[in-house]
Parts: sequence; structure tokens; C-alpha cells
Amino acid sequence: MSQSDAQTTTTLLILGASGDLTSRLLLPGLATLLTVETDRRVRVLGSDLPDMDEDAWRDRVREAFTKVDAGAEAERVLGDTAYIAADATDADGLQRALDAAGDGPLVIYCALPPQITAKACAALANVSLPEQTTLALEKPFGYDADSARELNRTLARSVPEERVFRIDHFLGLYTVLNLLGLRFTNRLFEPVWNRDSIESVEIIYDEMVTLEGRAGYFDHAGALRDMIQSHLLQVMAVVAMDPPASVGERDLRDAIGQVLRAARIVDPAEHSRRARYTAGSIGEREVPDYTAEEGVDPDLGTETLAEVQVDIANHRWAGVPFILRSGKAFGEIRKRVVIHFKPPAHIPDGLLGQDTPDSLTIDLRPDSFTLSLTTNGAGDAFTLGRTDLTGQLGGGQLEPYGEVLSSMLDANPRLAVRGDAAEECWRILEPVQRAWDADDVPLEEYPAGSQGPSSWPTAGASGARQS
Ligand SMILES: NC(=O)C1=CN([C@@H]2O[C@H](COP(=O)(O)OP(=O)(O)OC[C@H]3O[C@@H](n4cnc5c(N)ncnc54)[C@H](OP(=O)(O)O)[C@@H]3O)[C@@H](O)[C@H]2O)C=CC1
Ligand SMILES: O=C1O[C@H](COP(=O)(O)O)[C@@H](O)[C@H](O)[C@H]1O
Repeated sequence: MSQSDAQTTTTLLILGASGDLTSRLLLPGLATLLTVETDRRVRVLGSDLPDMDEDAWRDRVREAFTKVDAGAEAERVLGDTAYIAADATDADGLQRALDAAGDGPLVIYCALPPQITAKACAALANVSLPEQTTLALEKPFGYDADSARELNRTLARSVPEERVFRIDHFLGLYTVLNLLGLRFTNRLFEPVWNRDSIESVEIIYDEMVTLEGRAGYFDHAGALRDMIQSHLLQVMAVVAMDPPASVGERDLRDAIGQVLRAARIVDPAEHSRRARYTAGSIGEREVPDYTAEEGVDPDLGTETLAEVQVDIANHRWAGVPFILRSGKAFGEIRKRVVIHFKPPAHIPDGLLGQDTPDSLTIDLRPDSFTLSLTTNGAGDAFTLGRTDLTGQLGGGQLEPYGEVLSSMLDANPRLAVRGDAAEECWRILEPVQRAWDADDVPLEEYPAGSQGPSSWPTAGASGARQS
């Protein structure tokens, strides 16, 4: 941060201040950020419906800052915070919150349920915003391509595109950002990062968590919308994009937009799978059947595990399947990108015993990588084996929400999803959603605590499935 930036206070106005995201991710992310970037000055305001009050809000802020041991920062933020009871869909209520924010740089953070966010954005379009206002919106951005387009049009009535921060916290993941350095600064990788050398790519995010009290949201979203539409397509874009001229917002987001525009799911009935967990146990924890979870409507047929094969129709990637998969209630966490290289064109006669092609695994959480190479094995020098070169990536100072907030408070949208990219992500998955709605793809089952349906290859440990 420059000296002048250090002296500027940005107001962060959180709409949805009493929600789960605010207390579990946003405030802790901010607390960590302020302990790392100690020159930064942020005034935090909370706003929610009248069933919360100033004391309850202050308790939340205190709790989040105490958890990360924020010391002096906690006192400063608490000394300057306020709570405004207001309906975020109502222009008068919003105006009161804006009056409390005053002049100067402002971030309005919509930590609201998605349908309320859309209404709040419509209301904001009728309110006069300070010139330096950034609008931050949580995922999901709309619920299909049409609604995303409509929301983009609404937002454009309030602020320019560079001031819209569509949040995808995976873009703040240390390992995802590390892909930029790994790919574009190592002579070793970029020349082979294409269809000539790569057989397939897997992007996997299998979690042990289940609904964690979020059935009201998840049951209407499902794994496809919750994880693949947003996070995994963004990760895919960073893995697959052409080298940008710079990591400035325009170059970076142009490169991401370009690769998403080329992405498609060619045959959704063949190239997608879905499943739902049944009763089981994850470690010591007994997990009920998904349909027996509180707040779930069994008739919705929601999937808790989704997999799609994306094809990227461009010179670099034609013919290389990108498998994107995410599931809940797994017995083991697997959160990784796996690059499967092609076998060599010819292995010299006489070198024996190894036919597994090389691979590069980038573990998203915890941060590490493994380059699996063919070498001569122990013993006979002409008999080949595998060597795994493993490295820790070191981890960032900030959790993803802290990283994203840092960029947002600087009004630098390079870690935000641009409007066109948000629409593209819906466009890519719409054929799948249609095929699923038409029941062209069966809803399979897997016991909680397993690694998915037994007929599916083990995530992250396989080659891509055959198309
Ligand atoms: N929670 C999470 O782990 C994650 C959430 N997200 C996204 O973040 C957003 C918020 O999610 P989450 O915090 O879980 O949701 P919650 O329902 O927990 O929080 C939303 C908050 O908004 C309040 N609210 C509802 N209507 C209005 C209104 N008209 N005016 C003002 N406040 C209102 C709610 O109040 P009340 O409860 O009284 O209705 C509630 O406090 C969603 O878009 C979600 O998809 C993204 C990633 C992770
Ligand atoms: O946005 C979401 O992300 C989490 C996974 O991200 P993590 O940072 O918590 O690992 C996912 O569990 C949740 O369903 C989804 O809404």
C-alpha cells in the first residue's frame, strides 16, 4: 500500500450483518487482513433486519477479532463501528445506511440471500451512491444466464463494471494464485501446457462437510451450482488460460473470459454425472440420508456430488477433457488439480517396467504439489519406476476471504469475477441442468463417508474417464 492509501479510511458496509457468512468467513477474514496489513484503515458498518441490534452486532465483531487475536485492531474497529437496522431491499433503508457511511471510499458488501441481493441491487439503482463506491456481491450471481444478464444490467445502473466485485473466494486461494507463478514463470511447464503433452485435467473438490445448517440454500442449489458453476470453473480458467500480458485486472480477466468463452459441455447426457449421499458415517460422525436432513425437500432431487467433462474448443486444448467434480459427505478430503501428461512418443527398447504417465498434482488445501516422474527404480538401472517430487507451497498470509477483501478494499477488481465471465459460467452449465431436469442422467447414490459411488473412479487418483 502507498502512503496515501494508508491514510485513507474505507467504509465497509455489510448488508446481511447477522448472517452465517458474515460471522464465519467475512469478519474473521477482515480481522486477519487488518492484523497483516496494519496500515490499512477500515471502518466497518453492519446492517440487517431489525431483529438484530447494535449490541449483538458489536458482539459478533468482537468475537471474530478475538478469534484471530487481533488485539489493537479489534479495539480500533469496535471503537468506530455502528449498526443500522434496515431492509436492504428498501431504498429508504439503504439511504439511512449510506448516510451513516458518510463520504469517502465505500464498499457495500451484499452478504444476503441471493434473491434478496437481486432486490437490494435494484433498490440501490434508485439511490445516489458516493462516487467511490464498490458493490460486492456473494455467489451465486443469479440462478441462470438470463438472471445473471439481468443482474449485470441492474448493477450497471449503479456503478461501472470495474467497481463491481463478484466474489469467488477460490480466486483468493493461495494455491490458485500460485498457478500464475507456477505456469508462467517456469520454463519447464508452459511449453508443455497444451494438447500436445497433456492427456486430461482433473479439478476436484471433495469435502467431508455435509450441509452444516445450510439446507435452505444448498437444497435449491445442489453441487453443480454451488461449486462447479462458480468456483471450479474459475479454477479451470486459471489452469487453462493463455498467458496474460500482466496480472493487472484487465489482462487477467480478459484471459479468464477468453477461455470460458471457448468452454462447453459437448454431450451433457454422456459428460455429466450426479449423485446424492445416503446414510453413513464420516469418522465418528453418523450422517443421516440426505433426504432426512432438516430443511431438505426430497422432491427436489438435489445432488450432493456433481461431475462434468468440459471441453475447451481452442488451439491449446482441443480434445483435452477437463473433469470438474465436487461432492459433500466424503470419507476423505480431496481438493486438487491433477494434470495428467501424455505418455512419451517412444520408450527406448530395453527400458522396462513402467507405463504410468507423469502427472502434476496441485493440492488446493493444504497447499502442496507433487510432480510424479518416471525414473529408474531402485536396483536394476534399466527397470523404470516412479519418483514423486513433493513440495509445500508455503501457504499465504491470508485466508481466501482476506485476500479477496484486500483487493476489494483497494478497489482493484482483479480477483473479482467479471460480468461476462459470470454469464459464461451459467451458459456452460445450462445444457447439463437441462439434461438433469429431463432425467437424462440418473441420480446415483453413495454412502456418506465413502469416496462417491463405487462405479465412479476414485477422485484425483485416476485418469479422466473415457468419453
Ligand atoms: N455461509 C457460507 O458459508 C457461504 C455463503 N455464501 C453466500 O453468502 C450469502 C449469504 O449467505 P449466508 O450468510 O449463509 O446466509 P444467511 O441467511 O445466514 O444470512 C443472510 C442474512 O441476510 C439477512 N436478510 C434477509 N433479508 C434481508 C433484507 N431484506 N434486508 C436485510 N437483511 C436481510 C438475513 O436475516 P434473517 O436471518 O433475519 O432472514 C440474514 O441475517 C449468500 O449469497 C451465500 O450464497 C458464499 C459462500 C459461503
Ligand atoms: O462457497 C462454498 O465453498 C465451500 C468450500 O470452500 P471452502 O473455502 O470452505 O473450502 C463449500 O463448502 C460451500 O458449499 C460453498 O457454498
